Amino acid sequence: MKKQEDQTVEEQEEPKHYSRRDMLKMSLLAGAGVAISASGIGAVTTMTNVFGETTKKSGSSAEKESVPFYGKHQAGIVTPQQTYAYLAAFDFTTNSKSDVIRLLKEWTVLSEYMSQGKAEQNFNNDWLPPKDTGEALDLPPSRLTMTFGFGPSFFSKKGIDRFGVKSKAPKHLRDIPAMPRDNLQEPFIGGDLCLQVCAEDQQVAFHAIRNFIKTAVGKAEVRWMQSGFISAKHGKTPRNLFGFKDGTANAGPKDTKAHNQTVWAGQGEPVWMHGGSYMAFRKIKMFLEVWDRSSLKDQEDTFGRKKESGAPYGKINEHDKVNPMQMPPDAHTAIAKRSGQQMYRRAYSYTDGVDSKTGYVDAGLMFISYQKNPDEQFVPMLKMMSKADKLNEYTQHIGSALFAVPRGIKKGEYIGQPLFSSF
Ligand SMILES: C=CC1=C(C)c2cc3[nH]c(cc4nc(cc5[nH]c(cc1n2)c(C)c5CCC(=O)O)C(CCC(=O)O)=C4C)c(C)c3C=C
Ligand SMILES: [Fe+2]
Repeated sequence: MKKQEDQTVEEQEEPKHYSRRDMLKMSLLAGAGVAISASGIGAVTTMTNVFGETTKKSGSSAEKESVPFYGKHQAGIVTPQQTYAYLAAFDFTTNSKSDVIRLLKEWTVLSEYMSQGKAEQNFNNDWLPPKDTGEALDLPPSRLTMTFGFGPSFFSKKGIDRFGVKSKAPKHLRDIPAMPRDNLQEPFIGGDLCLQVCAEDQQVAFHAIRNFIKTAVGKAEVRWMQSGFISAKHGKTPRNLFGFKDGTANAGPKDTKAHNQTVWAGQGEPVWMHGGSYMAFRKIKMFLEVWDRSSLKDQEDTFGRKKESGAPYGKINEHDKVNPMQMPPDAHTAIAKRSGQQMYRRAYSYTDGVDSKTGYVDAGLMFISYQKNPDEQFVPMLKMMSKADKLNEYTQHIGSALFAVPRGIKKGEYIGQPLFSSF
């Protein structure tokens, strides 16, 4: 008998399991008068069918604006940061390994097509919903990237190895430990799988995440999703909602030596993580009204940097060398420096309307960082910050998750494939 991972998608077919939320979605569809056969719902496309180039993207620069989906490392990590992002965490509603593999295969095909600005073949059956939702049909690829990661619960949930991958768990994957000032709020905690989608066009990014969610029905559901944005002139560091340049200390996108030291996992890790990374997520509320009433000196002391230029205290220019001794000891930058650790940050601002309890604007930072070893890099720095950072007067951590992001996907492979194969 063939081993399961060697079987084709069809051979691995198993009964589908639908969650309560799936059933609700389906009944809404049925209520809308859409005729779908039982096998039609959740029936999925395989790697070899139904996809075709139905749309010609406008603009001759479209090709230039695409970021390859396949490569040594996943796109969207050290890729120059796009303007818009969606970060979503999914929980699997199936316990079937073959369901998971089938979904990852479909997502691979979707990723490949969407990163090139192409769409699933549409409009060929008047009686079925179009495969692609359509809102990106006339839009260029917009440097769309998709980055996938697996959370601790994917490898073991309440001690159960649902997908037969526990023995392949990465070395440093565990929930970020609770910090004294945390005020974590469901649902923004953990998740079986994360998907970071970034693009220069918000509609392109939303279209992508929406189509991933649509494909997941019957197998996985969204636990939480956060959107974010940044804005800066080309080559400049974007400013966060406190008005400070944020990302100055990051290594440049082509600084391979720095990325090898800081970002890419390797030694001591299972092979599928060689060239992968760990993504740390924190949803951090920023009290804008409090901040806006604080003096310029207080604001600058908070970061140990000048607001307008971004220069570290005691220096002139943004990229001048930081000397923590020239800053207040509780300045955010001083603490980060004293930890002796580095990471690659890819944060986005968010605005979520108004907090109904306080009447204050609900806004903050979707903090995302990539590092090779969160136990050495991220967690100790977070601990130091949670104890002493002056920034804590103006912020509160309300979401938290850690994901293992596999190495890049090779052409012909599907997302996470080495996790499921026996070699
Ligand atoms: C645990 C890691 C970090 C969290 C959480 C974090 C939150 C956070 N940061 C800012 C704004 C700035 N951070 C800056 C620098 C900086 N921050 C971290 C880590 C965390 N930040 C590091 C590693 C660094 C770099 C330090 C260095 O080596 O110099 C800066 C200064 C400019 C820059 O380098 O980007 C700003 C501004 C906010 C608003 C925030 C939570 C809301
Ligand atoms: Fe920071």
